[in-house]
Amino acid sequence: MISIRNLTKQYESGQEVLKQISLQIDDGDFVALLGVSGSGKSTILRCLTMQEKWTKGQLIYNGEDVTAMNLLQRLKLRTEWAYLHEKPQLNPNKSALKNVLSGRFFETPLWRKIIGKPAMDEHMLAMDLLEKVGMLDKAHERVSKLSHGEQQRVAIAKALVKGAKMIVADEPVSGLEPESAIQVMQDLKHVCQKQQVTVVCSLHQIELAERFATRIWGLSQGKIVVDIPARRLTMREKDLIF
Ligand SMILES: Nc1ncnc2c1ncn2[C@@H]1O[C@H](COP(=O)(O)OP(=O)(O)OP(=O)(O)O)[C@@H](O)[C@H]1O
Repeated sequence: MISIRNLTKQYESGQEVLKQISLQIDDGDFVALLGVSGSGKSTILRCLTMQEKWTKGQLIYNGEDVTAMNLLQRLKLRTEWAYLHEKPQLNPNKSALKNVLSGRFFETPLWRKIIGKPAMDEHMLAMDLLEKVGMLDKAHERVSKLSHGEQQRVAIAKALVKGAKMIVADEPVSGLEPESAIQVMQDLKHVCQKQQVTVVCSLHQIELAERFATRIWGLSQGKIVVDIPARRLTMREKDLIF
């Protein structure tokens, strides 16, 4: 379980983007974060993964205060979550499989890195995960030859191979055709349900949030204005967010 307590974020420019936000994420939740452009969605997600310094507040992860941890403790904890960018962060010149395996960089012994041959069990795991995101047939395809949506699905498999318990995704379906967007959302939903991975993602599309998430957060002017179990939003809730 994760608790965000009184998160306030002020950038050096003086702009207070997040104002005393308190939220809770239960294990296995699929949270969709909605808000207009510039409302602070990416800032919340970066704070949640400690990529951004908190001005005030506490992040409690399974009973431990992450905001009070030293750098080493935080680095250790960072293996528990993965961050998916709007544009998948993959090596375009390597195959989908090699990209997924690179997610195990820190667990792979140096000699294996040098000879470039993964252990059999790691290979099987990566192939298994590629199958789960419907990319098994493209495992040996170079990433540069994959579509944006396919790359995002490879990025999900890479997040899982490192054993992430939470995937935080910043607009993972931005710029995708509706069909690809649905596939990526289905993959995230699938890993959330079958792999017990918690998912938090920002979205612009209300209908995707309503269809795939278990919880919806709405952000407006630095505050959470909606925090509900996922369902169709009322006109009032939409007005509050947008
Ligand atoms: N590093 C930064 N330094 C100063 N201000 C920033 C920084 N990053 C973001 N901001 C400001 O914080 C506000 C929120 O930005 P953020 O990127 O979190 O919004 P967003 O809701 O994710 O937007 P979008 O939907 O367009 O991606 C914006 O006004 C932005 O200009």
